[in-house]
Amino acid sequence: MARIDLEHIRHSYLPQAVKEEDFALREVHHVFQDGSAYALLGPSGCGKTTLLNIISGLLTPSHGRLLFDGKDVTGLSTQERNIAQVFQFPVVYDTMTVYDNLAFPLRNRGVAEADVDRKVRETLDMIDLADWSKRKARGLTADQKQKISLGRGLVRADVNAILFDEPLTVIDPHMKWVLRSQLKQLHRRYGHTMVYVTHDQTEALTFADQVVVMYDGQIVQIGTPAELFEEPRHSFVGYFIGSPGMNFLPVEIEGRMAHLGTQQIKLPGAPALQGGKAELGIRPEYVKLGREGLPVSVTRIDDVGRHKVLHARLEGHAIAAILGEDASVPAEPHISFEPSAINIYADSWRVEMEGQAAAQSGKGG
Ligand SMILES: Nc1ncnc2c1ncn2[C@@H]1O[C@H](COP(=O)(O)OP(=O)(O)OP(=O)(O)O)[C@@H](O)[C@H]1O
Repeated sequence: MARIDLEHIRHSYLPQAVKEEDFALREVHHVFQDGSAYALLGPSGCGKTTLLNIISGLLTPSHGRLLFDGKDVTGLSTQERNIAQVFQFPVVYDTMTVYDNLAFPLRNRGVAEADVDRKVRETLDMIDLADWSKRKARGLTADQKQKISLGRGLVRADVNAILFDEPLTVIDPHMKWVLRSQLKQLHRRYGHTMVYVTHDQTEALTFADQVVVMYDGQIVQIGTPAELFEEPRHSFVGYFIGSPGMNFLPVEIEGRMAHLGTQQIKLPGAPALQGGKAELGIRPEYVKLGREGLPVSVTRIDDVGRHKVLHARLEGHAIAAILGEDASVPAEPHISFEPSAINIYADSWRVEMEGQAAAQSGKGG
């Protein structure tokens, strides 16, 4: 297992990159701690696979260095980095049995046969293929073959890291859930450094200790699911995490007051801003509907099972609120915001508010 340092990594697929837009990865400078499970989450094209391939050694970055436990591995091959990888589609030896497919990476490294047997049997149980161990991989379903690929990634205990690139895409929904829970258990048991690429927020939030949100070639936040929910550092995180995502309203700030058209919203602190223009971010979970507060016109109510989502217009801007199952809309609907859940953004980045810490400590109490 290893700590992974990404030092000022930039990557362009173009031979002569000049402009910022020429870079698939603009600047990644972060540390992945030894033994933690990270999910790289973001929309298609944001650079997740590029970053994963740089960590695995399939790709050499145009700029920057990669360290494993302080040792520079930027110029080393995948094999020399000693990592295991699981890809989106199965990579198995069709002519070998399921058992031998799992034993292969261990025998390759000269592991004693008794240890090979113990590890292979343990892994077969985990991926639920013990009954298939003597079968040739050829002829198995795509689902089963992908489980073998997962097993091969997990069978070795001595790797520096295990990298997963959307590994559950071909797995059916129920099995997806089972395998994700098993991966998490395995992580708790063996403490491997794991990096897991996905564009599915449920997958990222349930698998990882730390979710790495990527947007437009950058890491915009690394945090626990709760941190991403409560205090998105970048407006993209607010928008991308949650269902529906965070509401954003253009405001003019004056001290502790945000002006939205003709309305005023009191803030939990004074934002540290240059100039007055900003965006107020509030999650639909913290927007309350009632008879007091800011007047809104309701456009639609969606019933989504255990709660309802209200869509309304506030000073000409769209706003969503999550309501209880039995909530009713008053004749003259108004909304109010949970003060400690208000975030302020300038140029998409969250701005600290003076005095907010005291307000935050009262949240949810
Ligand atoms: N081999 C390549 N040659 C040129 N451009 C590439 C290559 N691979 C990726 N790109 C570009 O780099 C950017 C980042 O791609 P990358 O595959 O890393 O994103 P991603 O977040 O993994 O997306 P997806 O979820 O669709 O796989 C995209 O604009 C993509 O078109």
